Amino acid sequence: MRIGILTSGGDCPGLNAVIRGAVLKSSRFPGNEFVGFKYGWRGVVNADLMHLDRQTVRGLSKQGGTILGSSRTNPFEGPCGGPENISRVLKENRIDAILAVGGEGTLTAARRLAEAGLPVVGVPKTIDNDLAATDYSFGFNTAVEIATEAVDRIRTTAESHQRCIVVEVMGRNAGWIALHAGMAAGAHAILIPEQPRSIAQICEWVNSVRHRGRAPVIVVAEGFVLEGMTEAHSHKGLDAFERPRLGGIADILAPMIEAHTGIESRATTLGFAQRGGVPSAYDRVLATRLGMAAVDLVVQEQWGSMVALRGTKIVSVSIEEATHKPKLVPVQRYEEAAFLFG
Ligand SMILES: Nc1ncnc2c1ncn2[C@@H]1O[C@H](COP(=O)(O)OP(=O)(O)OP(=O)(O)O)[C@@H](O)[C@H]1O
Ligand SMILES: O=P(O)(O)OC[C@H]1O[C@](O)(CO)[C@@H](O)[C@@H]1O
Ligand SMILES: [Mg+2]
Repeated sequence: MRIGILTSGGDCPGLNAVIRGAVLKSSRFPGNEFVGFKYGWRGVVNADLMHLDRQTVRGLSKQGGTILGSSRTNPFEGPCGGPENISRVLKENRIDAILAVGGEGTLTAARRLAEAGLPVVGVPKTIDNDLAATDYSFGFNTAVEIATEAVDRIRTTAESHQRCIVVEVMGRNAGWIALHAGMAAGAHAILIPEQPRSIAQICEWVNSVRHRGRAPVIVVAEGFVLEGMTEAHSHKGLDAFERPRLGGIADILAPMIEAHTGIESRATTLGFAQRGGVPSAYDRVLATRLGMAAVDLVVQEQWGSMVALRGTKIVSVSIEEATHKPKLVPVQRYEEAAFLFG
């Protein structure tokens, strides 16, 4: 079998470990060959390929980013897009299956292609951890470790200057990174997209921290909305899929907090530092296992399915199950964390 793998959507620590796991697993099946599509679906529609073998993936599991590159190209658009064109590309390049590694957008595209009869299997990826059908996605653990270390560091400078610091982390629709990093680092409030809060409530937490003689540290996810805001703050234009690029809510909140409480308040946005660099050991293991298991699904011709983590097991689920709605932070998890706020 000749298998083509692609990485699409925002990059994520562990993508290279998936590629290595998949290539090493398939090299155990006689007659198997691997190629990489460069820059996500763009490489599929343009037939932009690179050869992958044991040699190419040597030492790859600890490497950040993706050796294949990524993009937000829509495989259904453009003169070379659509199932018929892609089917022709596969035939011309003797490719028997596509292994698509990506988030909900990439996997939705994979599902639609599988429904159109193409041989596609998915691997879930997102640092935001908001994909349903998998308990955790690789990249999340690394992002939480990075954000936790950053908040720990920010706390000492906040204490030295008796400032309030608002730390912004990633999380477009779901506040998993904020919830976990905020709880791990002992943030005095955590603000997530699923739970709008008023500035009055935030300032109540900030004041109560100050009254105890501490410097308030708040963790906010980029997708958080204040009560009364109709959508998440965005001032950076649109991405390739015409969605607002988020980011900057911490810069909105810090001056509001200062105006309401009189406490000097600053903002720090962690941004892409959460997505770059070496994956944690946990993510290397998870990504490697998912990559290996995805090859099994290809060999079994389970088109339209996806590998997922359930408890400690890697299982097969339908891509439909993973993409029909996002995995948001349940209200109970937020209330549990909120017990520690202020
Ligand atoms: N419903 C859809 N049908 C076809 N293509 C889609 C669909 N939704 C998204 N895509 C394509 O897949 C690309 C990747 O999706 P997206 O940008 O959401 O990244 P992702 O895989 O979800 O990863 P991330 O976690 O970064 O969001 C999009 O830019 C778009 O071109
Ligand atoms: O700036 P980019 O690369 O489009 O990605 C930003 C988005 O990707 C994510 O990191 C992962 O989906 C989101 O939290 C964030 O909104
Ligand atoms: Mg997406």
